[in-house]
This record gives sequence, structure tokens and C-alpha cells, in this order.
Amino acid sequence: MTTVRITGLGKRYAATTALDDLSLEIGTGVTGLLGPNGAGKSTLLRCLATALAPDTGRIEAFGLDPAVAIQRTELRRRLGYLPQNPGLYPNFTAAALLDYVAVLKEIVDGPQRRAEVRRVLEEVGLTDRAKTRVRKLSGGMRQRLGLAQALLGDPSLLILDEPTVGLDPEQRMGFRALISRLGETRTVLLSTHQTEDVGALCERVVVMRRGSAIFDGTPRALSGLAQGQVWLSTEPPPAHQMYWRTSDGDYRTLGPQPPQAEAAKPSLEDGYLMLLGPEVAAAAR
Ligand SMILES: Nc1ncnc2c1ncn2[C@@H]1O[C@H](COP(=O)(O)OP(=O)(O)OP(=O)(O)O)[C@@H](O)[C@H]1O
Repeated sequence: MTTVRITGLGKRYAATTALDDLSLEIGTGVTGLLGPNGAGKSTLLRCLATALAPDTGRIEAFGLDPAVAIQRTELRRRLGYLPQNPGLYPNFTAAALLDYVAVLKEIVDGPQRRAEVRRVLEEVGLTDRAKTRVRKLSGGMRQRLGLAQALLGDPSLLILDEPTVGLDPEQRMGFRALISRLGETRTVLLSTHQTEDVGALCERVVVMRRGSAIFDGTPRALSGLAQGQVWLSTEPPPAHQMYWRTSDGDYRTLGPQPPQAEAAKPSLEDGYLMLLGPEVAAAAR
């Protein structure tokens, strides 16, 4: 079911076009945003979180238009946002910070607020750090606290800007399980640079480049873009080809078949790199 409709969204910062006539419909479940640095992912998430007003175009979420003040307030009640740099007050304890945000989220009843703070701490596995000051938490713990504040009030729309950044592999697994579960009944839009996150988490992936969506489909369809174009060999391919060394010491090549190379099953990363090929190759030079 479509819950968010974005139509012709545009945003410029001086001479930079961050969003270029972007249209997108998002529904219940987890949708992943992939794209190179500067593609406009954070700008899109900020606009959706009502933290930034677009220059042109329209957003409609749960039938609410954030350009209209009263509807914007109602939408804010229904969304949780994890920004790229959440700026958590360093001298607050984890629990005090969540209590503070819970007040801002209009959870005014004391016992209800304390129960909600306990619930979100539990969700992100930080119960034993409730009394630790933010400045003493590790980067991964701060990231989990950032997610916890987004979960306060059980929002229907979760907007998560690079939620798995700074997490170790075990925490990443835990986060993926939590986000997948949240996506069963909510609309979750997240940005990431990790193609594995998208494969593990998202029913749908949107690839952005220079403010536009250049791919919109399932993770399987994104992998499929590299079908018949992925090769493994023990010897390096010709230098002009796009290739890299794998952890097994083999060479993985994208594009035409190099000499003595065998066909390999495409991964999501292969599909993504095929899509962005010329740009990635140019950046590597
Ligand atoms: N506050 C700002 N002032 C000026 N330019 C900005 C500002 N925020 C973003 N930009 C520019 O807008 C473009 C899109 O940036 P944005 O942060 O949305 O991209 P992104 O896809 O999230 O990138 P990343 O993956 O590096 O986080 C970039 O060229 C960026 O330099």
C-alpha cells in the first residue's frame, strides 16, 4: 500500500542541484536508497522528515502535505527520523536523552514515558547502558541510541539515514533483524552505502544519482542488471576493464568476458556497479 507519494521534488543549494524533479511512491515495508556520495539521498530524507523544505514539487505522506503547517505537525507526530549526524547531547545519559526526546514527541504522561524509554532501550539492546552518558558510549552504541530516539512513540514512518554506519558485524545483524521486523507493519525508508544491507533488508531498492532515481525495483532485479557480465579468473583481466581482487585472491571482472575467465552469479553490488559503471570507473582513476 502506498503511504508516501513524492512528485517532482527539486532542491538546490546555491549552484548545486541536490534533487532534480524526483518522483517516487513508497509503501509499507523497507525501501533502501543507494547512491554515490552527493547523490541526494540525505536531502530527500530531510525533506521527507520535514526538516528541510523542497524548492519545488510535493510530498504527501499518509494523506498529509508537509507544506501546510497544520498537516506538517500531524506528520511529525507520525514519523521517526535518524539523521546522519544525530547530535545527541553528550552530557545526557542515554535514558535522560530519550526521556527528553519523548517529551518533545508529546508523550507527556510520566509513567507512560518511562515505559516507552525502557521499551526502545530494550529494542536496540542498550538497557544496560541506560545510565551511561552519551559521551562515554561507543560510536556503535550512539548509533543505536539514535535509532532508539527515532522509535519513540512507535511512528508509522521511519526515516533512517545510514542506520548501520559504525556498527560491528554482530550489531549490524541485530539492527537488520530489528529494521526488518519494523518494516512488517510500517513504512521504512533508509539510505546506506552497504549493498549487503539492501540485500538483507529491503524489498525494494531505489538507486539515486545526481538527484534523480535511476533504478527502482527489487534487489534481485538490481543484481540482474549484471547477468552475464560477471567473471572470475585467477589472472588479472586487461587493465581497462572494471575488476577487483576478491577475498579468495581471484579477480572479479564486470563487462565483457576476459580470457580464461568463468561466469559468476551476479551479486547486488555487481548490479549496482554495472548501473553506475562509467561514474565508478571515472572516480577510481
Ligand atoms: N547544506 C548544504 N549546503 C550546500 N550544499 C549541500 C548541503 N547539503 C548537501 N549539499 C550538496 O547537495 C548534494 C547532495 O547531498 P546529499 O547529502 O543529499 O547527498 P547524499 O546522497 O546523502 O551523499 P552521502 O552519501 O555522501 O551522504 C551534494 O552535492 C552536497 O554537496
